[in-house]
Amino acid sequence: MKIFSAQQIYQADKSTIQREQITSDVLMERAATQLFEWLHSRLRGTQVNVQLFCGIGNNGGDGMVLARKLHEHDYSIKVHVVNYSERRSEDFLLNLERLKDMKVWPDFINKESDLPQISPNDIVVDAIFGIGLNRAPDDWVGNLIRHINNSRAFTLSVDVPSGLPVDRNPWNSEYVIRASYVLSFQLPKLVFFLPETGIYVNQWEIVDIGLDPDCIAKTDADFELMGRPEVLPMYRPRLKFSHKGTYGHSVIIGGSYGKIGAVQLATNACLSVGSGLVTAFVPKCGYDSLQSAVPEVMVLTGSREKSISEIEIPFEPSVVGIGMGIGLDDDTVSAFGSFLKKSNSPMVIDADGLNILSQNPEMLKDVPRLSVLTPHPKELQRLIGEWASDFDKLEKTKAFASKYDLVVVVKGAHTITIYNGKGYVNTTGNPGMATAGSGDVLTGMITGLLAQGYLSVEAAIFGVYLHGLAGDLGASSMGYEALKASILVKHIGNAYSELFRQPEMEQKDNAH
Ligand SMILES: NC(=O)C1=CN([C@@H]2O[C@H](COP(=O)(O)OP(=O)(O)OC[C@H]3O[C@@H](n4cnc5c(N)ncnc54)[C@H](OP(=O)(O)O)[C@@H]3O)[C@@H](O)[C@H]2O)[C@H](O)CC1
Ligand SMILES: [K+]
Repeated sequence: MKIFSAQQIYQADKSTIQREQITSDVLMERAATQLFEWLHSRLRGTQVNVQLFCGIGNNGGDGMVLARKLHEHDYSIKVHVVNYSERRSEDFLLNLERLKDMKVWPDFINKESDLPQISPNDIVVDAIFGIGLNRAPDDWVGNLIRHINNSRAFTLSVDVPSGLPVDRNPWNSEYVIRASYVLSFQLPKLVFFLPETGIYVNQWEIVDIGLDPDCIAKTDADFELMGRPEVLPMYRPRLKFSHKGTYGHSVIIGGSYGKIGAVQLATNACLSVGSGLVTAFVPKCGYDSLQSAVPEVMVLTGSREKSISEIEIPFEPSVVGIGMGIGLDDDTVSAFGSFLKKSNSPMVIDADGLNILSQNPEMLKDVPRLSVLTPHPKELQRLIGEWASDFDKLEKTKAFASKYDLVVVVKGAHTITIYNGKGYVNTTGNPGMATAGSGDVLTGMITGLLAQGYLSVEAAIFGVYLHGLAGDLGASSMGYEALKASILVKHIGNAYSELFRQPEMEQKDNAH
């Protein structure tokens, strides 16, 4: 699913109105009807107090329509107009009148007003600001937002949590609604997925308001949310008349004394994701343990006992995954550097491989184009330098990836794969995966996918998705805390099966 900027959403809005020859209030009615249906299907007439806080723009207009519909269905409502500007939108005014016609009288909250009482048992509808927010809320509006947050009432935000801009970090983190649930119109917003701004959104769901599909299809988005429908078509089916050579020979290079487990995890994952053959290249100390732990893997060793000091692969690998547990010894660094110089096809670089690049940026020009780099936040920072915000981080990563023609996998709760100026936001995974070796498994998986002929960007996106799915399946049986990297490997096969699960078993709604 595409992720649009506010401007692109306004454009889709306009194009829908033109194409369907409707007025904008019809679209507002349609949008708010969806909000009502959502709430009504859950409340089913329960007598709970619904307090609606509505701004004076179209987000507030949505709130007005919702209030009318709730009133029509005999819900107990209280409507507050947060009167932060005289520039009221036409559709807000129209729906304010329609509400008054039904003898519902909102109270107007101004700078001087007392804060309304909100009980923890109330439901708050937050329709103060939508995607039109373009500056910091005034202090009195911010205080109201803080008051709503402190009420502990269930807070349903319309489109976005009020106070959260969609293209930057908030001016004041206290002045943002902490939404229990966000019903977002048509397309998800990037802020839902970034660590600094995702904290304002507990759960979110898309409501389809029928924005012009052609307009959406032909608009280029900078970011895309990668769910099952986006990932499934990337799958490359295995052929009946194939053999292990068809699926590539991966080489995993890494390990040092005390860190051979990283290679074990990566090779295991590489095999489980479907690489035809897998060879590990490790220092001598890794030989015995690898041979016994992963019998399917062939093992090559360097000349040293505890670390890698030269890299010689006596055949042409389909793909190399390098860096896990490799360490930063001087000889390892120069072996890594000369290996890069003689490599021409895309490889996967992780962990200390990335740290070597950060410490020796002149090596970056030797990284084969279309290689996949898989940094966690600290490694990314060493590679691209400090960033001012998550948005800045993504821009800097895009510039870095384009400069060297690389795919960069920005790991996090929602891992974002960056390639060619675009970001692909992953939807699988859970906090249980923040555990030792999880990254080694991912590197092995992406390597194994490249070996099978996936394009670099697809191997990264597909690998990240499958890795997260394996984690979700692992967590569903054993919880977050006990999840460990070797369990992820065990679930790779199940993750493939889950990917092909029949649609009738799919969740009814789109809740996340
Ligand atoms: N997605 C769709 O197609 C539809 C969306 N709908 C809803 O519309 C809102 C967006 O509505 P909009 O009127 O553009 O903007 P807001 O309601 O978010 O804000 C209203 C105006 O407030 C001003 N503003 C911005 N920041 C501040 C601030 N900090 N303090 C005071 N005022 C502020 C700004 O106007 P200015 O002229 O003063 O700059 C905003 O325009 C969207 O989120 C949906 O909820 C439709 O209802 C259905 C279709
Ligand atoms: K809102």
